[in-house]
Amino acid sequence: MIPVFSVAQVRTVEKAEISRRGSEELMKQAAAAVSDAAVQLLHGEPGKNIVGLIGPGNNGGDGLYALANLARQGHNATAVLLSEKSHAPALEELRTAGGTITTAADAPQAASGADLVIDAIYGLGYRPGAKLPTVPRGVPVLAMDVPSGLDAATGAADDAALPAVRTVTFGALKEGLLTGDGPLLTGELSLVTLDFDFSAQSPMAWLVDPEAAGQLLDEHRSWRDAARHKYQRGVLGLIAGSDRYPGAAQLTARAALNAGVGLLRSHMPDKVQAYMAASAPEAVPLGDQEVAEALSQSRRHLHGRGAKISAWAIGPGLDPSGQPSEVIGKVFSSRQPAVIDASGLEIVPAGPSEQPRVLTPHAKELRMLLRRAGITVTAQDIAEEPQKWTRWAALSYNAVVLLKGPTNYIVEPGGKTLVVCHTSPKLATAGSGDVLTGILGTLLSDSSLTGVQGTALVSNQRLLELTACAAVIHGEVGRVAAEDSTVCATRLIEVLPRVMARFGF
Ligand SMILES: NC(=O)C1=CN([C@@H]2O[C@H](COP(=O)(O)OP(=O)(O)OC[C@H]3O[C@@H](n4cnc5c(N)ncnc54)[C@H](O)[C@@H]3O)[C@@H](O)[C@H]2O)[C@@H](O)CC1
Repeated sequence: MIPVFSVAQVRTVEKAEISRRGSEELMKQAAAAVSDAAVQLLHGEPGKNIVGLIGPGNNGGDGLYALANLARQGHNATAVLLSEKSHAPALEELRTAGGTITTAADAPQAASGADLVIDAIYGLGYRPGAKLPTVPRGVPVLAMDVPSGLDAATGAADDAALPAVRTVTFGALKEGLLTGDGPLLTGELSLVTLDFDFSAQSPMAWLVDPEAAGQLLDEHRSWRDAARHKYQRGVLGLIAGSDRYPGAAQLTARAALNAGVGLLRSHMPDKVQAYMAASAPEAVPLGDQEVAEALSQSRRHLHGRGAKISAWAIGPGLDPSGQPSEVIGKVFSSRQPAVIDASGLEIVPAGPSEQPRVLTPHAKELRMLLRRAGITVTAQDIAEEPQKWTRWAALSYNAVVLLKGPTNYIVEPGGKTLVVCHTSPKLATAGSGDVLTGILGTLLSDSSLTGVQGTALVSNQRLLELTACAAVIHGEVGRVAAEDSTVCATRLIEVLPRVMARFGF
């Protein structure tokens, strides 16, 4: 997991590092990382036309040093100075290295012939409202530290901001790269820490990327898992579906099955159960009486050996009218882990709860959850401070809450926050959330991953981590599915087994 800091925290550490090591050395290290990234983007091919758009501050200085490196390696490196001010020692270095130096008037012509544009106009010091040059469609942009036009503190971007295919950021991940417009503009994001010492700063959040998700999952696996039978592997109880929404239950069920759940038990109206027999024949129906028995047994065995159900997935396609049925009410007051989504969010009780639970709202559902807990917020409030309002929901429901969107915020009541940006815009399609519920339900049903046996409760920390892993897997499924086709939930489910295998399932 990679820590995320505010711009103010980065500035504090940067100041200390500059006084310790000098700004020129830091700039050259930053520049070296970017010239390496440029070579990689150009597949190591020689003699390429590389144009740097250079701003007035240190970001521009970084860009000039990167161009000088590339000129020395034999590329045609051109700096377009967009301001009268530029970093003199770096400009001199570029001249000596044989680079070309031009001014703003030449920008359109230079950029149109470029194989790669390096965006070194503005970084951390950007104030909204600058006039920014345009880069011709199809020319890849490599951003230094922060894409120009993006506010690294808030994640808000100007319309003229420069979308990058890759951003190499320095020192630490800044909040604004991961929130609001940030993930849409950065492209592939990589961090060069420059060995900055952040030990005196508490991160605002932690980014979970595919590598971190893989590590988290591996930490909890044991070689003994290979010998488990289906009940030990995990039994997911799915409470979903209604005459009005029969499809969502099938999508969650098929996602759980394709995610590799040990056994799926389905509690749903008869008509929906009949569809289930056709679309997910592996699922075993679960009646009211059996739910009561499973809950009674769970007083002795919550998970693993001896448990009839090891986790619950509640909500996809449930009839949203009115109160929870008696049986759902009993599950909500049990101590077994649950993921609660969609219509389940309209009936989950607010207030203290013994059940280790994950709520998975999108922004509109988060507003509804907060309203049910007596907190009124606007859509704008949530857009501006997603982490804060997700935390309020986590506190109000004593649950881990995953706010879904281009940036996924996962917050536990104590405030620890994980962020997942590994996603695809094509995931914004009906039924995609039902697939996530199936994946997360499967992870929660696996006692190896939850790390508990007998009657111990799953910790919020573990719930938080598994939720982030499910969000990463879901994002990866979206990316793989979107590679060569449009995306619908059924397509996601088709791709899921391959992606689960990549994560060691
Ligand atoms: N954070 C770090 O640890 C490091 C930072 N370095 C670089 O330093 C950068 C920060 O440098 P600076 O503080 O000089 O900031 P920037 O280089 O981002 O920009 C500051 C300059 O841009 C001008 N400016 C900002 N918004 C404007 C607008 N809307 N219209 C017109 N002019 C505008 C300012 O007046 C100032 O001259 C980082 O982004 C990074 O690239 C690196 O050199 C190495 C290490």
